[in-house]
Amino acid sequence: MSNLIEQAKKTAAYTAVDENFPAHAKVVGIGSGSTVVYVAERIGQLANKAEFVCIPTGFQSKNLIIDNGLNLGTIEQYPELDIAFDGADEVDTLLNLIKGGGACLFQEKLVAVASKKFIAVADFRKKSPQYLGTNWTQGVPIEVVPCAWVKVSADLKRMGAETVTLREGGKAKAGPVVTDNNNFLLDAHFGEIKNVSALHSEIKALVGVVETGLFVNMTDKVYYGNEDGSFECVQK
Ligand SMILES: O=C[C@H](O)[C@H](O)[C@H](O)COP(=O)(O)O
Repeated sequence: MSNLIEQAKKTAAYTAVDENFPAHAKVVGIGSGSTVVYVAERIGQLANKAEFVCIPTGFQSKNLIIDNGLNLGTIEQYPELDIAFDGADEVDTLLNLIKGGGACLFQEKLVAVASKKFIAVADFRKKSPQYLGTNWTQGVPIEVVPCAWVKVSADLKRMGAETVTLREGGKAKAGPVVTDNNNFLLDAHFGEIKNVSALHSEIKALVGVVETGLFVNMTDKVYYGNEDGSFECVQK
């Protein structure tokens, strides 16, 4: 099973790069997670890789850019990108995403909104039958300022969250996961999310919330790698 999933991720990532990488791209966003590893690998194989700069979405992504021999830039230097590729934790039928399972949502969203085109890559398990919150039930990742986590947790419960959990490091770290921006993460499960935009806005309005892992109406295309080795591209 795990080999099939890895193959599906690679198929999605390689196809997404092959079908979308702009011939004269100058600035390219590289997301985070295990699927984007294959995106960076494929981009690293391009003959013209010296001609564009890549913008990371966090620590892992920065290392992927360096390890694949790509030019590294910052979002401060290049606030307008030609294209960005990133993974997803769940995708609904309107191409809204849940992201942040790997704790990278804020910089990912910054890069996504700064890009002319945003392409998501995922394996078949990420495709929701309809609504977000169906397959990804550990909750919507929400980045919060550390001292606000208790207050925001209570606010989220009042808003109807079934569960709210402070993300902890488990065996790897006693205590909370700290993001690349030195914040904490809450995972809030709201069941099936019928109005993604409204939920995002309501959470974002809470004092202490930096960003939510709901990517609303940002994605141009999603490439899914399937179990049988084929791929599916869904676009608006
Ligand atoms: O914080 C992590 C990111 O949002 C990832 O892009 C997301 O979790 C998907 O990761 P993966 O490709 O490993 O499933």
